[in-house]
Formats: sequence, C-alpha cells, structure tokens
Amino acid sequence: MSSGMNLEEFLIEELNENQRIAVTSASEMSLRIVAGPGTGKTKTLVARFLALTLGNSLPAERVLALTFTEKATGEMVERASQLYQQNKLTLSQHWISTFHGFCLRILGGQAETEITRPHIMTELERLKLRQELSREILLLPDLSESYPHLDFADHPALFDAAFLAIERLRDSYCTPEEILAKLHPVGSSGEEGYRRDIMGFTAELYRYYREKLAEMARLDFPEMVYQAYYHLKDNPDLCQTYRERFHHILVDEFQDTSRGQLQLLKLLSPDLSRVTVVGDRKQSIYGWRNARPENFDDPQLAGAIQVPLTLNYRSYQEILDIAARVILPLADSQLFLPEELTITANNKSGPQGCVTLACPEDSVSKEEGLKAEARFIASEIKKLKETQPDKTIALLLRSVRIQSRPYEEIFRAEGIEYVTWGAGGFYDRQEVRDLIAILRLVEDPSDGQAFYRLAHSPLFKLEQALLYELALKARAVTKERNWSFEAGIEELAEVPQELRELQTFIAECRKEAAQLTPALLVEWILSGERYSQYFESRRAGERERVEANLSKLMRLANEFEKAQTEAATLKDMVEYFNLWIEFDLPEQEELLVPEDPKPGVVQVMTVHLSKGLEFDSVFVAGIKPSQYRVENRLFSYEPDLEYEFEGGFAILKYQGEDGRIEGSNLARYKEIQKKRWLAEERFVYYVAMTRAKSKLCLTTPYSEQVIKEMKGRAENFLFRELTSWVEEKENLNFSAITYLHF
Ligand SMILES: Nc1ncnc2c1ncn2[C@@H]1O[C@H](COP(=O)(O)OP(=O)(O)OP(=O)(O)O)[C@@H](O)[C@H]1O
Repeated sequence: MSSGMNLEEFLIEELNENQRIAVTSASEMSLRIVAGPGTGKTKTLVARFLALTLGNSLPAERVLALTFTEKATGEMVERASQLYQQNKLTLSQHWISTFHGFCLRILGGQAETEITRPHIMTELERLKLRQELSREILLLPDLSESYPHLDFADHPALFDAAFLAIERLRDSYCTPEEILAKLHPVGSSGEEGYRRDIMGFTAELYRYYREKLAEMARLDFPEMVYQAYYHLKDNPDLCQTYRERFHHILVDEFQDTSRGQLQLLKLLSPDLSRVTVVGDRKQSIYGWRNARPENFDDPQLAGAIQVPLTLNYRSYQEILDIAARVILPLADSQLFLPEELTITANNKSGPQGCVTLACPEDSVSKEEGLKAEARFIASEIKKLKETQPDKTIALLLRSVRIQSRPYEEIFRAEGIEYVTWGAGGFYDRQEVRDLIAILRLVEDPSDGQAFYRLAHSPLFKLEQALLYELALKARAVTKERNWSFEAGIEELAEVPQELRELQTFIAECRKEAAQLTPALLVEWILSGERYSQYFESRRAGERERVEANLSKLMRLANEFEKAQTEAATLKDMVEYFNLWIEFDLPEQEELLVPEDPKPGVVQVMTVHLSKGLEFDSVFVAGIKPSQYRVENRLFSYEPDLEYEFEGGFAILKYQGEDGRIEGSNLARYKEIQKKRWLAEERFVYYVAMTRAKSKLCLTTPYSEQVIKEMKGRAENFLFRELTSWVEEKENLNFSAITYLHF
C-alpha cells in the first residue's frame, strides 16, 4: 500500500503496542479504550481515525469523531490533515467535531458545509434569560393558587432548583408533559403536596423556558443536544441515513459524556456495535455538569474490546505513584477497576525531590500558615526560575476566586510573573473594572459611578474630597437628575491638572469612539500614552499581570464583536461587560481557552481548567480537609435514582407552617451526594497531580499541630494521608519524594 506508507510508518514508529492494537482493530468492532493520564489518548484516537479511513480506504466522512472542546477538535483535525497530506490526499469532508458542533450540523440541515447557524446563547445570555423569566413568572396573578405549597418569598432557591432540574430533564429527553403525567392526584397535602407543586412548577417553567427560546430563535447548549436528538428520533428516514453514513463513531473523553449524549450516540449506533470510546474514569471531575462516567459500563459496551493504555509519556514514576495513592481508596467502589491504577512512566524514576510535600512548622499558627505557605511556594518558584528558566510552571487551586489572593500577593511583591486564568472574579480585578469604567463614561457622560471609579483609579489618582466638591458643583449647575461630574469642572475655583487630563482623555476617547468599532476603541485606549505611563508605573510582577488581564479583556472585546450578527455598538459592549459583572460564571468555566503557557510565567488556575494540559512543574497548593457541605437546595431531579425518589424528584427541604422542614429524601440524598462528592474531590487532585511532568509540589497551610487540633474535621485530609504514606515509604528509601516543613 504505497499511498499508505506514511500511515504504516506512523503506526509502527509512533505507537506502542496497546495503542497499535486499539488503532488497528477491525472497523466492525467496538472498542473501549480505558486510558490513564498522559498515555496518548488523543494520539490513539487520531491514529484510529487514520487507520479506519486511510488504512481501510473508507472516505473520511464515514467516520464520526466527537470531542468535548474546540481545542481537541482542532488538534485532531490538524494531526489528521498532516497525515493525509503526507499521503498526497486532502482531508476536506470530515465529521470531526465537538458534540455540540455535531448537533448543530444535524439541525442546520442537509448541507454539510453550509450550515445555517442559529444564534447560540452565551452562558451569560442564558443566565440573563433565566433572571428575566423568573421575574415574569413571579408576576403571574394566580401563581400562589396554582402552587399552594410553594413559598414564593424564597423564590431564588426555588428557581435555582427548578432550573437545575430543567437541565437534567432536557438531558434525559423528558418533556414537560411527561413530568405532568407523573403527578399525584389533586388534593394531596404536606410533603406530597409540595412534591406535586414542585413537579408542576418545574414542568411549567420548563415549557415556558423552551417557548421563550423558540420565540427568540435562540439555542442554548443543552437545547442543541435535545433538539438534535428529537430531530433524528422524529425523522426515522433521516436517522437511518446517518446510521448508514457513519461506519464507525469515535468518542473522546467518554467519562465526560452525559446521559443525553449517550442516548444520542445510541440513536446513531443502536447497539453501540461500531464505536470506539476513549477516556479515563479516574479523571471524572464534571459530575456537576451532568457527566456520567457510568456510561463506560453501559451494557451495550459489554462486548467491546477492552484496550488499556497504561504507559505514561508525561511524568516520572513517583508523580504517578503518589497520584495513584490519592484515588486508591476508591478502587473498590466500582468507579474504576483496580488495574486502572497501575500506570507506568516511560520516563522511569525521577531525581531526588521530584515530588515534594510541604507544610508549616508546628510553631506556625493557623493564621500565619497561609502566608508561610505562599512564601515557601514563591521561594521554590524563584529557585526553579533561576535554574530552569525555560520550564513551564503552574499553580493549581481548587478555587482561584477564594484561594488565589495570598499567592498572587507574594508573587507581586517578589516580582514573579504570573497569569491567572478562569472566569470567576476576572471582572472584579481593579484594572479590568477601570477600563470598563472608561468605556461606560465614554458611552454615557452621566455615568457618575464610572467617573468616580476612573477619577479615583491609579490612572488619574484624584482625591475623594475633590470629587465630592465636583459632584456638588455639577449638581448645582445642571439641576437635572442626569447630571454629570464633567459639568462641574468649569465651576471649580481651581482645576487640578489630573482632572484636566481626565477631561481631555475622555473627550479624545469619545472622538475615537465615533469612528472606531468598540473593540478597536479598547485597543486604541490600551496603546495610548496614558496606559503606557500606567504600565510603566506598575511594579515588576504586577505589570505583567495587569497587562495580561487587560489584553484578555481586549481579546474578549474582539470575540464579542465577532459574535455579533450586526455591527456592535459601544453601548452593546458596555452592556455585555456589565452582564459579566452582574452574573459571575462558575470559576471552572474559562472565558477564553488558556493560551499555551509561557516558560517562567506562573499559570494560576483551577484544577478543572488544567485538565488536558501539562506543565514541567506543578504546585498544588492550599490543600485542606475535604468537607462535604449539604447544599441549601430545596429539591433535586435525579434521573438515575427514580427508584429511590418518586418521579426522580428528591425532596430536600420545604416551607412548612412553622418554618423550613427537612424533606424525607434529605438523609438519603446527602448520603449519595457525599459519596459522589468525596470521590470527585479525589479525582480532582488526581487530575491536578498528573499534570506535572518533572516536578510536583503539594502544600498545605496547616501544620501537623493544627491538624491534630482539628481532630475529626481532618478526616478527609489528603495531605495527611499522603504524608503517612511517604513516611512509611521512606523506610524503603523512597528518595525521590521529600516531605519537609517551612
Ligand atoms: N507512543 C508514544 N510514544 C511517544 N510519545 C507518546 C506516545 N503516545 C503519546 N505520546 C505523548 O504523550 C504525551 C501525552 O499524550 P496526550 O496528551 O495525548 O495524553 P492524554 O492521554 O490525553 O493525557 P491526559 O488525559 O492526562 O490529558 C504527548 O506529548 C504525546 O505526544
């Protein structure tokens, strides 16, 4: 096979034995590739795509490949295209895409390349729509009569629970009518009455929400999958066409698929007979997004060939060993098979100190522990940067919003360059809010809040007393409700130079705004004199962070502009940024895909964002005992637990005559949730630790003494589990792992 020469070379030279088995298995067979971190999942999946198409002379469009992120899709297309080119072929028609891209393509219709793209709502628009709908529903006159057991005074909790249930109902393809059909007869009281009402209310809100989406001609992400599913189900001929078209289906990150995504897959391949699923159950950290790692155990995959990938090309063995220790207690819990724990490092053993565990000395108090930990990390990073300046470094945290401050402060003080990723809290950063204040003021001169913020910012540094005087003068002179600070400037006995500069700056911005698009205006502002002075006046370390945040804002402005169907106005953009400030996204969501890490610049991010990435050195900081807290939720729809909870609705709390009553399902729900939550917590640390290539440092702000004093509360404390393990291992001369105190 001369044209396949390069493919063969690729299969022989670039793959290990198990990868090759997976790749070259017959296209009529189903495969379940259970792979550990860093074992080359993407590489194997691309190779299987190539073996199925180039190797088997199957046209590329007859293999459907589904991924979870645009980034993964891009990588797959790029790697496959390269091999096609080497075989003097072009990969033009293909079905490599994200799940959502695939659904859109089905919905977009028949044309394979020209997709009529419906308007897809951003996460923010979705939150805003929810808020608007909640307000509208609360205005309905007969709400309390229709649902007498619901407490509309506590409406945020009610709507939160109902919207979450709606997500899961859509993912189960359950219609509002199906919920209504499960309702108890009229006249029930107490908890049964409450159950009846929440189910009825959820069904009504669900129908209302979907009607609204249709009216606005919008789709949100769950709706895309829902509609694609029903589109195929309701059009058997069309469904049959797709079944025949796809000779084989490849699915990446299978542990992250939801119930609904599996159902969709089954529509395309009813007995899952020609599919290859790849994933790692030990990296299941998206339960909160309805990911269902149990999909791996679907009975229809029972006959699939099981191919384990256990040779890791990323980390030293000690890094893999300590990561495996974190999830060892779960090995008997059917979440993964015990043999999946064994991952072998291709790089073999690491040098001394390639894994470090560190906690404060006993003399360090609980209050001082956090500072001591941050200082230790900063000093380790400084040493690393001196000895290995070209290496990448990450600081991984459970929550950037809650935990990052002490580390960021010390990085700034020590002049350590860093970038913080993650949606949560981005719009709270001072420099970000200051720039948004400029845009707001350019757009609306009467925006006093924006004027005040800007005048007071490090860009102009005006005194509060002056601003107060200015406000009084401005109000007196304009005598209108919509007065602007600027109107008072000429009334001042003496106008300070900074105030004049602010006035001129805003006037210039307004002039530019008249001829530039909003994103170009942002670029113009940031490249101007005022900002270069501002950047120069920042301390080393801080400057890079401020620049990185502002350039991120500029990229967001560009993305916003690109996504608009009509020319975006400055007002639109200001509204968009204001929305961000109002609804902060879960911090695991990133506004933009993290860029490839720059060597020497510490990448601060949540573990969730780090999934799929790798760094030379990884610091997993702020490790604390894992404490499961019961969410303050009123009810929860649990599609997998219909046999436990009537209609799948678990009643957790509700408003009785004498205040809040615990629902009868609360205890059982807590028991199930706690187990899930604690398991996911271990998986999160497993993901974090396996990002490290050559150095892993695990730190906690708690000294051994503080931990002792915590007694029972330190029950689920990974750090302590790991140090005990290391101490045992030390007898065995386990020198690459070091345990020290700072
Ligand atoms: N057979 C192989 N020979 C050499 N290097 C390999 C081989 N297979 C994979 N690799 C390399 O191993 C590294 C990790 O691969 P990849 O990123 O695909 O892992 P992964 O399984 O997706 O990891 P994770 O689940 O942790 O994100 C990559 O740099 C890849 O090129």
